[in-house]
Amino acid sequence: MAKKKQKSSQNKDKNQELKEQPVVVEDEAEAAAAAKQEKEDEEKEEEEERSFEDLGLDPRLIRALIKKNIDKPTPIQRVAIPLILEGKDVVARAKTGSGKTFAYLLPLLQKLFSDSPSKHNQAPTAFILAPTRELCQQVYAEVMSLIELCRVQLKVVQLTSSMSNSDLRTALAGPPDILVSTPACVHTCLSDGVLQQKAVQDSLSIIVLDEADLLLSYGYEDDLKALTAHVPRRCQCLLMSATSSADVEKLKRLILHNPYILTLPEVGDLKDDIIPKNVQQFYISCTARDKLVHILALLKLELVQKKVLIFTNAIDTSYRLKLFFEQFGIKSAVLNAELPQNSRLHILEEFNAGLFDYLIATDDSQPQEKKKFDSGSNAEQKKARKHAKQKLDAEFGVVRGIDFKNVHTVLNFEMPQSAAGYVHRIGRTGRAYNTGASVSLVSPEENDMFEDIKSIIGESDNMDSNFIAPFPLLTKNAVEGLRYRAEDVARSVTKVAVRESRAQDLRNEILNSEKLKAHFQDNPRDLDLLKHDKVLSKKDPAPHLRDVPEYLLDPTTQEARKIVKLVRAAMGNNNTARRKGFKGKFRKSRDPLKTFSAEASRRPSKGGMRRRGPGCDASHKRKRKETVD
Ligand SMILES: Nc1ncnc2c1ncn2[C@@H]1O[C@H](COP(=O)(O)OP(=O)(O)OP(=O)(O)O)[C@@H](O)[C@H]1O
Repeated sequence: MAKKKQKSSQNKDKNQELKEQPVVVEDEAEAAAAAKQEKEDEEKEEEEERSFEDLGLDPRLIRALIKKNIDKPTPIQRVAIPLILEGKDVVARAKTGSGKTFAYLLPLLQKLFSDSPSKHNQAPTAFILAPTRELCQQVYAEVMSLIELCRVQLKVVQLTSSMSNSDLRTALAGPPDILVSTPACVHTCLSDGVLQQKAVQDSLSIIVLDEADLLLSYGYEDDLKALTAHVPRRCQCLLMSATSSADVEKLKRLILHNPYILTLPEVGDLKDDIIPKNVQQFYISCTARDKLVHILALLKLELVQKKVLIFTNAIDTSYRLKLFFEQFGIKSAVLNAELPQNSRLHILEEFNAGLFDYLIATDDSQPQEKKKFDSGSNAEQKKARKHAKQKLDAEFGVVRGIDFKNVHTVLNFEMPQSAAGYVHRIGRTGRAYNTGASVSLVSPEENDMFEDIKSIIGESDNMDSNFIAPFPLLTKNAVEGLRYRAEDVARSVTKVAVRESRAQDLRNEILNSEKLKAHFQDNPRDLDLLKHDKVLSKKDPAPHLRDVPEYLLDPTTQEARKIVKLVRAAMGNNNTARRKGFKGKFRKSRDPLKTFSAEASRRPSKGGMRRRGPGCDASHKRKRKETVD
C-alpha cells in the first residue's frame, strides 16, 4: 500500500513535472524575450542620450545651438549629421517639424568652417535650393543666425528671381560660400552667365535640395535638369523631404550618386509621413453660414489655445474674417500670395515673434482662382490666367515647410481641397517639442472631402493617433448666445467692404514693402517698425462687442474656458517647460522630433531606423543598418 502510494505519488510528481515543463520552457522564452527587450531598451536609451558632441559636431556650433535652447539632437539629426560629416550623399525623409533643416545645416556649416574654400573659387561652395522664397528666406535666416552665434566669417547670399542681373552679379561677387535660392533662379543665373558654368563645376562641393518632395510639383524639373549638368561628380548631394513620392525618386536618380537613405517605416503612407502625432485633431459640423459664429465663439470665448493659424481657401474670405473679427476687438493679420514678398516675410517674422496671435492665411493652392481658368471662353481663360499670374507670386508657399513658431491651434475655416492639403496645414502646429490642436469647421458641402480626409489619414486604422474627434468644448448654448451679434456684424461686412479692405491692405503693404526693404538693409532684426495686424475696418468697433457678458456664458463654457486656461498655464512657454523637464501629456512616441523611426528594421530595438547605404536600392546586397530612437 505504501509502495502503491509512493508510486502514485511518483507518478503524480512526474505528471506534475510534465505538466510544468512547457511552463518552464515558456518562462525561459519569456525571460529571454525580456532580456532581449531590456537590452534593446538600454541600447535605445543610449542612442537617445547621444549628444551633439557625440555626433562630432564643432563646439562653436554646439554653443550656438545652446544659445538657441537646443541641447539634444533629434533622431533624424542623430543619424544624418555623422553621415553628412563623412561626406556621404544622403536622402533624408522625416515628417514635418522633425528638425531636418539643422540635420543638413549643421554638418554643412562645419564642413565650410574646416575646409576653407580655395581662393580661386569663382562660384559658391554650397547651394541650398528650396521651392519657395519664403523657405529660402527661412533657411537663410537660420544660416545667418548660426554663423553670427559661431562668430565665423562665412558669406551667405539669398538670390531671388525678382533681382536684376546687376544685383545678382553683386551678390555673387566674392564669391559667397553659401548660395540659398530656388532652382529657377539658379538656372537663370547660369543661362544668363551671371554664374559661370565652369566656375560652378570647379567650386561646388555640396548641394542641398530642401523640401525635395515639392520641388518638382513647383515646376522646377527643367531647372534642376539644367543645373545637374554642371554639378561635378565629387559634389556631395543631400535631399531632404517630408514625404516619399515618385518625385523624390525622380530627383534622387537625377542628382544623387549611391545615397544613404534615411527613411520612415511607412513611407508613401500619407498619415505617418506628415501628420505630427502630437496634434489633437477636432472638427465642428455646421452650415457654411454658421462658420462665422462658430469661429467667433472659439476665439472670443477662448476655447482654443493661442497662437492660432486660420486657413481659408480664398483671399476675400480672409479679409472678410479679418473685418468680422475687428468688430469684436480681435486683431489679426492676413497672409496671402497677393502681398509683396517683403511684407509676407515680415508678417511671418512678426507672427513668429509673437507680435500678434491670429494669422489668417490663404492656402496657396487656390481652387477658386483655378476655377476661373476652367470656365468661360478661351480668351477669358487666358486673361484670367495672365491676371492671376501677375497677381499671385508663383514662388509663394505658406502651407508647406514654413516654420511657424509656437502655433498651438490650426483652424480650418474652410476645408482644404485635398487630404494632402489637410495634413500639410495641420503640420504647421505640433512642431519641434510643442503640442498642438486643429479644429476644422466642416459644412455639409465639405462633408465628402472630410470623409476622404478621414479615410486617407487612416482614422479607422488607428484611432489613437489619427482620430478626428468632435470638438468637445463648444456648446450649442455658447454659439446661440453669440449668434445675434455675429449675424448682425456679418451683415455689415459686405462684399464692397471686403473688396475695399483688400485693396487698402495691398496699398499699405506695397508701401510697407518698400520701407521694409530699405529699413531691413540696415536693421535686419527690427520687427516693430510696421505692424501687420492694423485695423482695416472703416467703422469703429462697437464697445459692447469687445467683451462677452457673463450671462452669455453657460456653466459648461465657463468650465471649458477654465480647462483651456489651465492647459495653457501648464504648458507655459513649451520650450521653457521642456528645459525644466516638463514632459507634457503626450507620450514620447507621439512627438515628431523624438519619433523619427525608419523603415522596419531587423533591429527594431533602436526604433527601427534603417540607414541604407550606397547601392542598397538596387541590389540590397550591402544593407547597412543603423538604428536610432
Ligand atoms: N534638436 C532640436 N531640439 C529642439 N528643437 C529643434 C531641434 N532641431 C530643430 N528644432 C526646431 O524644430 C522646428 C522644426 O524644425 P525644421 O523646420 O527643421 O523641421 P522640418 O523637419 O524641416 O519640417 P518641415 O518638413 O515642415 O520643413 C524648428 O523651429 C527648429 O528650430
